[in-house]
Amino acid sequence: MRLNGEISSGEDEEEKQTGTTTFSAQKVVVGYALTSKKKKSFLQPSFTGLARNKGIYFVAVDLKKPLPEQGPFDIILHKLSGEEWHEIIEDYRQKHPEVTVLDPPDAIQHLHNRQSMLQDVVDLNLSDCHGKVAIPRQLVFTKEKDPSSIPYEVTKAGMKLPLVAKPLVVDGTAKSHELFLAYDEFSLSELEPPLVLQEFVNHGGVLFKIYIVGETIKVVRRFSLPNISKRELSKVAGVFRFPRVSCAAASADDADLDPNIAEHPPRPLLERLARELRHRLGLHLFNIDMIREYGTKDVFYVIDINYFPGYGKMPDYEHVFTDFLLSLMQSKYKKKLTT
Ligand SMILES: Nc1ncnc2c1ncn2[C@@H]1O[C@H](COP(=O)(O)OP(=O)(O)OP(=O)(O)O)[C@@H](O)[C@H]1O
Ligand SMILES: O=P(O)(O)O[C@H]1[C@H](O)[C@H](O)[C@H](OP(=O)(O)O)[C@@H](OP(=O)(O)O)[C@@H]1O
Ligand SMILES: [Mg+2]
Ligand SMILES: [Mg+2]
Repeated sequence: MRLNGEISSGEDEEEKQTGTTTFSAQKVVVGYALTSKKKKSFLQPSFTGLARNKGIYFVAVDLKKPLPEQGPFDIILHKLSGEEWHEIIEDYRQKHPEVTVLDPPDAIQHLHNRQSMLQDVVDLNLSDCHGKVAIPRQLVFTKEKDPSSIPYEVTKAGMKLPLVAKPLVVDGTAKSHELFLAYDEFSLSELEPPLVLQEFVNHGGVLFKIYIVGETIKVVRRFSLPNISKRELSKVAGVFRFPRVSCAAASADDADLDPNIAEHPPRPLLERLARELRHRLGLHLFNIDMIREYGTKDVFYVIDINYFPGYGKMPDYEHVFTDFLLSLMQSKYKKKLTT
């Protein structure tokens, strides 16, 4: 927020009444460093227009120019891969504590590996919170691993078939979203490490995408892979690549489904889970893919966590984000008053 006319904008000035604090807000400048695909899906005119009406302006970061020479920014939103950007934004964050960088690159990096991304869920204890949240059993195979040893390792670990094979690293490439279903352990030697093998959990073909934007939680339902029966498992062998399921086109929000499968996870459970993960991961912007074990009411598994996901498909994202950005400025302003 540009206070005291750092950016002159007399006519944009408006009074905001929030709780007991009244503050004068002028322009909020949000720098963004996003891929062109992300820019298109996130910075939709419906969002930027609403934001502008509230004094929020989006400015593209010019990657060809030094970041400290740009701005001034109040907030920076970013999702770019590569070590070079990581270093630039980390250095900037340390030298410019007055700018809210969403989010710290090291915290984002934690989600770029399918083993570390789920570690914080394992450490949680939500047992008294209307349900149980776990992760499927999984085994990691690094790139040094000889693929021919995978069947033995899987059997030794007592992993239950079928298994989902996922690339270990998630780096925004299509390849990192190439997933396989393995029906027998011998065929696993066809796969190329580095990868994670995760037990497939029957969940009635419905997945919950839980979007987090600061303290706001929005849940949508998506179609997913159907249950795999013991009979099917005994008849099929091999590893099969499966297409990108549970994408936005697979919305199950309006489908007429069995309520035992489709009922959203309990709100108190989601609130605890989101709050804990926000703190433990040190992130404001992410989503969680969660499934309910088929035949249970309250046994859930987190199978994936994504940084800065496709918010453009989240219901009411324009208002949620506008309010979130303003709330960041408000807390910064309150903090400034008390220091
Ligand atoms: N352990 C599992 N048990 C059952 N189904 C699973 C499991 N893991 C993944 N799936 C199915 O595969 C889909 C893709 O898996 P996952 O979300 O891990 O991949 P992703 O490439 O990271 O996806 P995203 O596009 O959300 O980043 C899920 O939406 C779900 O339908
Ligand atoms: O179903 P969601 O919204 O989780 O799918 C996301 C996907 O997980 C990735 O986060 C994509 O973002 P990038 O990694 O930046 O490509 C999203 O694409 P977007 O262009 O719509 O933001 C997917 O929607
Ligand atoms: Mg997913
Ligand atoms: Mg993912």
